[in-house]
Amino acid sequence: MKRIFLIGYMGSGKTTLGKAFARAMQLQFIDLDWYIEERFHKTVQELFAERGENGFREIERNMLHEVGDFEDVLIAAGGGTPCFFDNMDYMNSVGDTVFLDVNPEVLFRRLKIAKAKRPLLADKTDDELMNVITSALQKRMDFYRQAKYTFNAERLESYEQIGESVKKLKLLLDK
Ligand SMILES: Nc1ncnc2c1ncn2[C@@H]1O[C@H](COP(=O)(O)OP(=O)(O)O)[C@@H](O)[C@H]1O
Ligand SMILES: O=C(O)C1=C[C@@H](OP(=O)(O)O)[C@@H](O)[C@H](O)C1
Ligand SMILES: [Mg+2]
Repeated sequence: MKRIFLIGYMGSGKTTLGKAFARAMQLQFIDLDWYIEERFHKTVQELFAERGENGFREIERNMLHEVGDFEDVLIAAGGGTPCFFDNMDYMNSVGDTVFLDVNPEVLFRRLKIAKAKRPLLADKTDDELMNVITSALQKRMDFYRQAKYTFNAERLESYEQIGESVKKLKLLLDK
């Protein structure tokens, strides 16, 4: 039985790599944000707006425990998931955890064009975005580092690169 969690900052590739990796490994793919959106019939932005970040984090923890019971799954967590409650310990206790490590410049380049659906970034200017990324990474790194594996996910910009990254991730987890 396999249960793998991908963790890492927004834009690190949890959804992109997770989807491709799950397909290659014949695992069910669950993106925690999408799971929440389906269960609540609301987008992540709507949940943040209606319940605040604290309300979202409560839901996120509850849904994490729901999907953490599933078997033969790859779960793409949200960027903040490991950093609240005992979520990181929980993921480590029920599965394998992989931290997708991506440097701030690459995150910035990705998030600049993909910030709109992310309530913590949506209204930021370029300068603010870089500051938010670097200061959040400082705070979150202690949690991300608790993952059982660390994987460099800086090469995800094309179909070919995603395929190569899938192969490398498989080698890492088979070790
Ligand atoms: N089909 C694609 N082609 C090129 N780049 C992509 C594609 N899909 C995702 N990416 C890049 O990978 C980044 C990672 O996004 P995503 O997987 O949503 O990260 P996360 O789930 O960790 O927040 C995207 O912001 C984008 O730059
Ligand atoms: O880092 C965070 O606090 C968040 C990351 C998002 O997921 P992605 O990392 O998949 O963008 C989503 O859960 C929410 O916008 C909050
Ligand atoms: Mg995602």
